[in-house]
Amino acid sequence: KPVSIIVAALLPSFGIGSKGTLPWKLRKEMKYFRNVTSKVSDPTKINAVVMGRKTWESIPEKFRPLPNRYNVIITRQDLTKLEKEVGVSYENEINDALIKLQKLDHIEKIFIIGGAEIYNSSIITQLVNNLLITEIKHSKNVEVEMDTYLNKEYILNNFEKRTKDELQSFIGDMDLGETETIVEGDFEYQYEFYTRK
Ligand SMILES: NC(=O)C1=CN([C@@H]2O[C@H](COP(=O)(O)OP(=O)(O)OC[C@H]3O[C@@H](n4cnc5c(N)ncnc54)[C@H](OP(=O)(O)O)[C@@H]3O)[C@@H](O)[C@H]2O)C=CC1
Ligand SMILES: CCc1nc(N)nc(N)c1C#CCc1cc(OC)cc(-c2ccc3c(c2)OCO3)c1
Repeated sequence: KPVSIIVAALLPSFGIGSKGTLPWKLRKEMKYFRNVTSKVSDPTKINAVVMGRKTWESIPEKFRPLPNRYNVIITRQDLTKLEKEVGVSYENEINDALIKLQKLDHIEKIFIIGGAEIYNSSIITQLVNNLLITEIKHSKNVEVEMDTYLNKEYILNNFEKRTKDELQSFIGDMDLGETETIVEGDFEYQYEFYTRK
């Protein structure tokens, strides 16, 4: 089963967050995230989304757990003492979570959906082979405040960008829109696909 990181990052710094939330509000990008993480080719299966506890808490309550996906939260808290939310499973170790998900027959794809701690500790394991990075540029030279970043050096040294056709075949028949670049507000972005060198 493929394990993919899916993330939206501002170039060139690969910044991804600010003060516990996203530094931007990009409607079409949110739709892409929902469609890519929800789409299955086998209708009897479901995809898993794996996230850190802080990212879970940053999702508005009315929108969590993310629907039509198996939500997994990674935390160091004592699971026996945690009052658990309905429809969510909890793990103390990322690797254990990924290995358990590999064994579940009804899981089709596994997506790591954030945040920085979870991205940067999972990417250095051989368990992650695909990166779905929405590469964002701000069209004007506005300053975007950020405090969390992807490990840019590790990505560029260990992964390489694939073609749009390869992205299309990975995500299945989903309309990516004609133009490469999408413009929303002060931002312009492209959907990119990287695999391990
Ligand atoms: N641009 C994008 O695409 C995305 C951006 N983000 C942004 O990322 C930021 C959040 O990232 P970050 O602050 O790094 O937080 P995370 O979402 O990565 O969550 C961190 C928490 O996860 C748990 N955790 C982390 N590593 C481990 C481990 N190895 N074992 C067990 N538990 C672990 C801990 O939970 P505990 O404290 O409970 O023990 C830790 O406090 C926000 O700004 C958010 O908006 C998030 C998703 C996507
Ligand atoms: C949607 C942003 C995104 N894009 C990409 N390409 N990859 C990702 N991993 C993510 C993400 C994420 C987690 C997240 C963080 C968040 O911080 C505030 C909010 C949401 C979120 C998830 C679903 C929502 C919603 C917000 O509002 C409407 O429904 C979801």
